[in-house]
Amino acid sequence: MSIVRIGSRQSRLAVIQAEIVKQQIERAHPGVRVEIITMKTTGDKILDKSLAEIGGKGLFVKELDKALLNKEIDLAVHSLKDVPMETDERLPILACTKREDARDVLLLKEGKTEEDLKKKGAVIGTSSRRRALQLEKLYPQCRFVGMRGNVQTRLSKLEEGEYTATVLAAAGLARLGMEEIIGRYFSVKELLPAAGQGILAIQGRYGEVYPYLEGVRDEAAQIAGRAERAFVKALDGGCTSPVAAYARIKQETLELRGLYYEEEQKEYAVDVIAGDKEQAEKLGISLAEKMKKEAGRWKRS
Ligand SMILES: NCc1[nH]cc(CCC(=O)O)c1CC(=O)O
Repeated sequence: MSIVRIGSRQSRLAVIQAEIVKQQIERAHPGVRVEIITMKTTGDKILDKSLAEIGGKGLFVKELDKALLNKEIDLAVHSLKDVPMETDERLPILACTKREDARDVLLLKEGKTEEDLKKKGAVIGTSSRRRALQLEKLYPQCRFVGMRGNVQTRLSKLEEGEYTATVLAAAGLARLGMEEIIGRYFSVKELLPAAGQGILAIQGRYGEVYPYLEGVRDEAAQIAGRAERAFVKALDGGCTSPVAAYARIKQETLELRGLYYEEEQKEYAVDVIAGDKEQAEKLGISLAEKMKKEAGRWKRS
């Protein structure tokens, strides 16, 4: 019996995500036992500052990276959307899990309805510029106020604070078994998700063999994630600028939808590209380049 140690953040959602991977490994490989080791990350500890102020999304993975390098854990499980575009070469993403619902959803404060978002004074709590930018068009009367923390924290803030609603990823709520609190789903056309949303990334050490990941890997999710991340990376790494991307695979074709925000014009555009799924990365880069070129034309006109 071999034992595999998976490192995870401490939040309930992170632990459930690690358990999803644990179950998949144990089901496919009866001779393997998986243990989950949780860690508090800097991103979880500091909640009163924006992520940009304290050093970006990487703060959710830094502690786990260290544990992997020190061989305290064998794998780390992350939401792919939280994995920075620039990853440590020594710690590659080894596999992606089958994608959960990629959409964003609306959560209303008790007693509120979507109609309330169309009234003056309505407040949506979100620290995501990607979400706020797109939601402004759906709910022009709303004000946007920052809201950080894990899913549970945000739900408490929604009930206690001056918010009318907040927006979260469907995937997280589905994994927590909390779908019944969802007010409504936004289609990807209404609100384009973050690159990698709904996909779990399994990270490990370069050069090691991981035979127990066979049967866990999902090819479609891996390809979609690759296209979406290539798009974001080709734009600017997605550090502070809002970007969004969602890829869908049908047979051999990959269709990638991307959102690009132009900081000077303060305008964004959404565009689509389709092509061979084997060219996932190239499609991501092509869409980014096309959109940058087109944004250049907005300035001149
Ligand atoms: N930034 C936090 C985060 N990272 C991943 C998810 C949801 C799960 C996923 O996308 O796989 C969430 C919560 C949210 O944005 O609502």
